[in-house]
Amino acid sequence: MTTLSTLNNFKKNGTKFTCLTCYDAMFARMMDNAEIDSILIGDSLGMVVQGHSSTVPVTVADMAYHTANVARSNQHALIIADLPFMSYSTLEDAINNSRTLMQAGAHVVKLEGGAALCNIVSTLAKAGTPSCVHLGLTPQSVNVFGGYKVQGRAEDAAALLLQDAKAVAEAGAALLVLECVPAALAKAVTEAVAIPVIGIGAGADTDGQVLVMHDMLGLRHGRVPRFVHDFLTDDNNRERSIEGAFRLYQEQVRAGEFPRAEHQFD
Ligand SMILES: Nc1nc(=O)c2c([nH]1)NC[C@@H]1CN(c3ccc(C(=O)N[C@@H](CCC(=O)O)C(=O)O)cc3)CN21
Ligand SMILES: CC(C)C(=O)C(=O)O
Ligand SMILES: [Mg+2]
Repeated sequence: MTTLSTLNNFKKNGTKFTCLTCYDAMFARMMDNAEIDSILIGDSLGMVVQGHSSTVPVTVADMAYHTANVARSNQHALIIADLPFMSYSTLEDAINNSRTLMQAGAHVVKLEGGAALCNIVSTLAKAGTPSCVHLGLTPQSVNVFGGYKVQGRAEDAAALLLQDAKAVAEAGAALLVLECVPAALAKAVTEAVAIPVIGIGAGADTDGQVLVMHDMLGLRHGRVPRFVHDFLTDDNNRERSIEGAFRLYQEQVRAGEFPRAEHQFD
């Protein structure tokens, strides 16, 4: 079984680890067989499962339902569940909604934001709930950003992100997710904090990698982000099994073969 201490050891030893989003039992079982290190019940389910155009409509009840479905069918992975949009705006909401997700089967809850989360992060840690703080492109703030764009490119924005990372780690965050930030910034953050850092569109130097499951199976309509790779279909256009795609992802991340330069932002 993968625990937070497993991931901490991975970081210490330089062993790269995997995370995939997962929303249901059948895929959770296949990820178990493929020994995917960690699973994220992402609020991206609002887009890939529910058909919304952002993650904003997702509720705590939705997240708890999918977390329970996944947790029942996977023994190997560390299970991380997203706290959805505005479900942790007050300390009281953060506590109550984290309880719901932890009792649904999560091992860690994930929140989007920076240093402003420090009080919530430390309160949860004291209450027995480890947290993962998501920095960079935080999709719940799409209406603030005005789109899904690379973050932390300007010098001041990069410095602020590094400060946020250090502050939440200091407050007791167990993990970080860095989404769509320049690879050099992700490397600096990963070296600056003792906790494991999971990247998506953040280059090869983070401790772990995460992708939305549907994306890495080539299931995406419209524009495909730069960081996505289809692990189901090979160069000769032949498809492997879904479990085979999960295994290939696990192998390539462990071996440092994914992500490549073409998947990262400068
Ligand atoms: N299927 C899916 N995959 C995801 O990775 C994902 C979701 N849904 N939903 C929630 C968020 C939204 N995400 C996104 C969506 C689009 C881009 C995108 O188009 N990125 C551009 C960068 C544009 C720029 O240069 O600023 C790219 O080229 O990759 C990135 C992340 C990541 N998350
Ligand atoms: C893209 C990942 C990191 C996420 O937060 C999600 O799938 O909701
Ligand atoms: Mg999310």
